[in-house]
Amino acid sequence: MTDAILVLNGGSSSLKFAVFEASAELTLLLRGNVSSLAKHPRLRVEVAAGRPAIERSLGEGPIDIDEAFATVASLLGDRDLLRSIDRVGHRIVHGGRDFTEATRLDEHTLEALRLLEPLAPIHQKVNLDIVSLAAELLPQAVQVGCFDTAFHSARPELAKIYGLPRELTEAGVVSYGFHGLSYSHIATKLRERYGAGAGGRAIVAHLGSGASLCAMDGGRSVATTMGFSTLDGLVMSTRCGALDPGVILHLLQDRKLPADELVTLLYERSGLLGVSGISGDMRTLTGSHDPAAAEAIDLFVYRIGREIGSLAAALGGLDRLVFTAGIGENAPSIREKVGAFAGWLGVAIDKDRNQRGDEIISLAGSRVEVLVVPTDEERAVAAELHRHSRASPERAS
Ligand SMILES: Nc1ncnc2c1ncn2[C@@H]1O[C@H](COP(=O)(O)OP(=O)(O)O)[C@@H](O)[C@H]1O
Ligand SMILES: CC(=O)OP(=O)(O)O
Ligand SMILES: [Mg+2]
Repeated sequence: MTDAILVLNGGSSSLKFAVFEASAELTLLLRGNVSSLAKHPRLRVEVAAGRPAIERSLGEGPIDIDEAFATVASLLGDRDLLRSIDRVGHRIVHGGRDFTEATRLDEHTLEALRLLEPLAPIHQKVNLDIVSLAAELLPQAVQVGCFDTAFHSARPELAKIYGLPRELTEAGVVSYGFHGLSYSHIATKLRERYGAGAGGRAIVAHLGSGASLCAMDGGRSVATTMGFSTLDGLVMSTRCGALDPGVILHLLQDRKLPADELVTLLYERSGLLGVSGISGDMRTLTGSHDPAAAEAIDLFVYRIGREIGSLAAALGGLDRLVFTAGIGENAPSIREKVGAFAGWLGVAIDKDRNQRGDEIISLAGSRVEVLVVPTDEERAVAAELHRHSRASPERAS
């Protein structure tokens, strides 16, 4: 059997996995996810290598990441894939200042990455726990990390620094940006479609559980809404998004909120969940008639609309708007509302194309072309491993 690359993408509520043949085409051999770890976990396996799709319940839950990983491991065993995997690529959310390309994960690099856990509390630890589990399961395979922050590392300095004393900037208190593997995949798709110019000045809206926007010029990130941590920018499923730092001071000083409760409040009890009081899941909110659900959706859209204006300013104009990730790919009503908000920029969405979820959903006369492009973080990781192992075989292969 040919060598294969296993990609693992672990989050707070899911573990996504994919196996690719280690060739230039990166043929997909298997793909799936274990989702809703907290309640009613499910295993979903997509059609791959001629086998039918599977979807099954894993009980009432909750299950932890070890159990989710064991489910994936037994599936890989059943499909006789374990022996052929010689590299495991991990999506690691935070790479800090030092990790800006695919990097072999060993004692030394893992120790440095652990220091970043407080900057991505609902992601980084899970990501690193998965590295240990994968190393135990596949001792023969090399473990390689690919970072959400890397795609944004070449942004102009002004897009990265905060108005803080210089010593803090020098200590790394700067904007890093996230969802970079998703943006890298979209940039590849734009390059395939428009060539090296990658469609000019584009804003990509990654709207999933975590959500951010990226301003790309010629397929490169020039600005993004997430910053130092995964809290910044848009209102998300359970995260607050951009907040006046005075609110944090008030909670700490006047309300005497302990730091760990503050972390839970801002990362897990805010956003769509906090505003609606119902759910952080957009599908639930779009299906609800409760006015609080409508207000949460309106706030989600309002903040996206305002940030589109800000990123269009950073780009000096706008040629393309791209929707991606769970909400961006599957919720026409949200795309329609965002499109209407950005009408002043020359965005005009075609109702029928939008309902069908066509690749291009703008009207023929729209000054800004609007697209829906499915993201694929797992393929972005596999592509990075493949590129990197050819460029420097001693580091990533
Ligand atoms: N048809 C749909 N309508 C509205 N929202 C949807 C739909 N399908 C998926 N979503 C939303 O997409 C979000 C999850 O996106 P996803 O990119 O899978 O997130 P993550 O990878 O961060 O867990 C959830 O809020 C979910 O409700
Ligand atoms: C960085 C981040 O927020 O990731 P996710 O959307 O997968 O939660
Ligand atoms: Mg995601």
